[in-house]
Formats: sequence, structure tokens, C-alpha cells
Amino acid sequence: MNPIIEVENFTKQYGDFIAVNDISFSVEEGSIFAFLGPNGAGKSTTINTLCTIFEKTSGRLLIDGKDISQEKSEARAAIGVVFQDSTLDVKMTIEENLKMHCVFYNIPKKEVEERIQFVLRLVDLLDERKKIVGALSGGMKRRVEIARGLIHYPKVLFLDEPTTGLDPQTRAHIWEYILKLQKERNITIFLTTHYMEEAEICHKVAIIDGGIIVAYDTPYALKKKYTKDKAYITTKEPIALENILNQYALSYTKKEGYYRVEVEQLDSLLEVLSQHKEYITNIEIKKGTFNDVFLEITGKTIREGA
Ligand SMILES: Nc1ncnc2c1ncn2[C@@H]1O[C@H](COP(=O)(O)OP(=O)(O)OP(=O)(O)O)[C@@H](O)[C@H]1O
Repeated sequence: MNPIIEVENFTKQYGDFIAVNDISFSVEEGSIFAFLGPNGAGKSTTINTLCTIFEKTSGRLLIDGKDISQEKSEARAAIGVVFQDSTLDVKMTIEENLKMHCVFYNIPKKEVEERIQFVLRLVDLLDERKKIVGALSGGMKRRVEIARGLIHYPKVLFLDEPTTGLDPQTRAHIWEYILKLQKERNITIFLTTHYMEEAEICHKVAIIDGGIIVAYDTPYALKKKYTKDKAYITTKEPIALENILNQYALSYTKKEGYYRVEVEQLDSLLEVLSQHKEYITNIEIKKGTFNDVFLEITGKTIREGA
């Protein structure tokens, strides 16, 4: 697969403050990539630089093979952006907002209607096109922004925290559109998020903390590397269970009414269970979560739900 975004040794300083510190990564064409990190980690700085809004301090950033500093307009033509804060004109209709964007991108007049229909169909807003944006719900506004970000048919869509501030049902809907875009249109999606479950849906995730990429891989590989499954065992013979756990060198914590066992070696756990099976009254195995990944790597939990 082709990398459509290439970032090499990117650094961004605000005065003396280094907001992003020498990061490198690439994003494959047609994939969904998440930049996951807490407040102030450097996500918006990176996205805004890639979108040619901020100037880099140093490094090389390419979009669709175009250097964003030297071939700014070519790079811009390849990207669509949905910002954290709405930039729609609330006094205008959906259609008028989109038409204004067509002018901005020099879209030939004869193509405007076809494009408006195309992008509004993608986000299921075709019948609402005459509605004033100010009267729409938060979720609908976000969908209009996504439609607007697609009107010039970009190869890459940048979404800065696309679902922040939306209720869970609306968030799920926005995700339906994101997945549809990627699947049906092969558009590369680059999004920032602080929601763990959103990062989990993406093909690749880069975890950024304090301006540095601290991990970069598929969600599956990150969980495999940084988390351990846990077994929750309830027994009629606690002392016997402790003895076997010690014998197989499995770490455990005694809790009120059950034992929490770190599953370092599945073989060892299976041995323990088979030797102790007549006393076990309940067992539950929990997989490691993305929260565990983040905690393991950064030593802290990420702000959720903001
Ligand atoms: N214009 C600026 N001048 C000075 N410092 C800035 C400026 N913009 C951002 N910063 C600082 O750079 C760091 C990274 O900020 P950035 O907005 O990129 O983080 P973020 O990960 O996007 O966080 P959030 O989730 O809050 O948007 C933060 O410490 C922030 O205070």
C-alpha cells in the first residue's frame, strides 16, 4: 500500500515551547488513522500543520507526494478538513454553505449541483439542503461539515475530534459515515480523538503524549504488546488456589470474594484451572483494553467524555 501522508522529523515550536518534538509516521492510502492523546499532546498542532494552516518549525511533511511547504496548493487540493470548532455560516442554508465552499475551491459552476448532491447523499442530508444551519442539531451540523470537507473530492479527510461534544447515538452515526467514506470512496481518514473506543475502530493508531509519539501500530498489536488479559476466579478453597498460583508463578490480587489473576502465560492459567477445577465456582476472563494500553505507555489515564 501507498503512504498518502508522510511525516518525517516534524517539530513545531511556539516561541521557546516545543509542542511537537521530532515526530515521524506515515498513513496508508485508504486507511483510517487515529491520533490519540490527552489535552495539549500536540494533536491539533500536527493536524493544523498538515492542513497547511500552521507553518512547521522543521521536518518534512508530504500529502499525496506533495510537500506541504513547497507545493502548498497541490497539497491543499488533496485534503478536506473538519475542524474542532464549527466554521459553518449559521445564517445560511446547508446548500448555501456548500456553494460558498465550491467558490472557495474554484469548482466549475456546471459541477456544483452534482457535487452538492453527491456529498449530501453521503451524509444523508439531501432532503435537508434548504434548512438554515443555525437551526440544525449538533450532529447534523457535524455532518454538514463533513459534506463540506468533501466537496472538492479530496483524497484525505482530516477530522479534528469529530465526535467531541456529541451524544453517544449521534457519535455512532458520525462513525457510520466515516466508515462508509473509507469503504466506499477509499478516502483516507486522519482523525484526532481522545475516545479510546474510537481509536480501537481505526486501522492504525499513533499515541501522542507531550509532543512525542510514544506508540504507533494497529489497535490489535498495541493491545497485544501493552496489555495482559485478566482472569477473575472465585473458589471454594482460597488457600489451595493461592498455592497453585504461586507454584505456576502467576501474579494475582486477592479481592473481596474473588482472585484477579494476570494472564501472563495462557498455558499456566489452563494448568491452574484444570488442577483446581472442582473448587472453582466462577471464572471470567477480561481482555486488555485500550485504556490499559494508554495507561501502560504514558502512566496516566486519558481524559474521557470531554
Ligand atoms: N498558538 C500557541 N501558542 C503557544 N502554545 C500553543 C499554541 N497552540 C498550542 N500550544 C501549546 O502546544 C501544546 C499542544 O497543543 P495542541 O492544541 O496541539 O494539543 P492537542 O493535543 O490538540 O490538545 P486538545 O485535545 O486540547 O486540542 C499545548 O501545550 C498547547 O498549550
